Amino acid sequence: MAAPSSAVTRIRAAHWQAAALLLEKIRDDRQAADVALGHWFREHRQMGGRDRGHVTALVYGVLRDAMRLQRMAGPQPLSCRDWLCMHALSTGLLDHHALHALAGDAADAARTRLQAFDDAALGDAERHNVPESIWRHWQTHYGHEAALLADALNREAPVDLRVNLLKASRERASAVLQDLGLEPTTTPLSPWGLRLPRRAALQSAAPYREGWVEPQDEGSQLLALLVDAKPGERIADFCAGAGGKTLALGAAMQNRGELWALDIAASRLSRIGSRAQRAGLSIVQACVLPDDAWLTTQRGRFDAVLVDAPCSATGTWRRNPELRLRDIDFTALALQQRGILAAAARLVRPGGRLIYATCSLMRDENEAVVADFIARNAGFDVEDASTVINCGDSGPFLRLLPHRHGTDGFFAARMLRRNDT
Ligand SMILES: C[S@@+](CC[C@H](N)C(=O)[O-])C[C@H]1O[C@@H](n2cnc3c(N)ncnc32)[C@H](O)[C@@H]1O
Repeated sequence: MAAPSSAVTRIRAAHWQAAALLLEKIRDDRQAADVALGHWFREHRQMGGRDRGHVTALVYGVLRDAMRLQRMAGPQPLSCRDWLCMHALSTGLLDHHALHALAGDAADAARTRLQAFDDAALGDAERHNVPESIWRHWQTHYGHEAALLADALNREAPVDLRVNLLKASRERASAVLQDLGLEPTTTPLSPWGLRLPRRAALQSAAPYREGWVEPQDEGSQLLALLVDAKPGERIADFCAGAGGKTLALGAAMQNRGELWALDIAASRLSRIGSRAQRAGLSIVQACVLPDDAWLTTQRGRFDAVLVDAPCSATGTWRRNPELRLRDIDFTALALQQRGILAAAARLVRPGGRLIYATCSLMRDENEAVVADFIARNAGFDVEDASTVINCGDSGPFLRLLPHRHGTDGFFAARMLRRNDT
């Protein structure tokens, strides 16, 4: 476990209490960490930026240490306060005296537990903060890189922005962000991306309000680039959610053509309207699935279809470290992914593109889904993704790995429907 960051040095009782309550919401009530923290800070506006930083560092510190804490606790279910104490003491964040002032007798119990535990008993999976079954899978498929991958997923993600080229060039957006003191640099792989060295209150900044930039991981930008959307085309974003990739596709299309945002979750789709408006996009239309009549009339009518499938999100642990605590039914997920891909493929015209993508690092959700699809659909061929995006890796698929590419973890396959089908 890495030494604590210097941001976490002056922890007060208010920070400690907040972190303990938030961990209960995240671990025990299964709330998403970013959502729980966001609500908390909105309800506790008296907390300044530094206080927020301390609370966030405590919560994320525990979540990035979760497998080790669980192992040290043994079969005994421990409270989140106990986890917090063990984390603070064992990482040297607080000494026993300081911890006692914050946590009372729980500090003594934590010290006793730590003294009784032999670190040599930790397995590699726990040391790298990965559930055992996923660790085994990564060892098989990533070999010695499994540890590098796990460690990269245990670090904080950078703040990436996508520049909306409909409104500003990357150079212009960068200059304006620089004037605001945000010190952007260009992302190495995406021609649309800027990276900030630290978090910023972006929502009140003019470049965001005016739709010049949108927060989006560089890897997500690369998935949208893989679609190679062109002005005038008809494109469907089959699992559009709140439209992160829809907006990127619309900008690539220069707001010309037809762009359909499809999803089964009306609540997520409902956010696209205002986001598209801010981005200056008028070509986006939304449709809640399943809509059999619509799907039937649209058969074979799209130049390209993007399937950004629901998945285990193992590639996003930098941003969502709590996900490693959740049980995942990989069999059910793979079935769902196969069903969605088969349904989306019907929309692709002869000669058109079908892009299957996930933010998963598990073969069952990625290569296996594509292999199954190709085996059942002779009319589609896998195209080499590196002809569109070259990240220096071999093989027909786009595989983005945090330790190699500095992005979230992603997988994508680009398939072409044959002209004669
Ligand atoms: C990975 S998220 C999409 C994220 C989104 N593309 C973005 O860039 O922000 C997966 C989405 O798939 C949607 N979904 C789940 N089952 C679906 C189905 N059968 N058909 C279409 N969308 C589905 C979920 O509601 C969720 O919004």
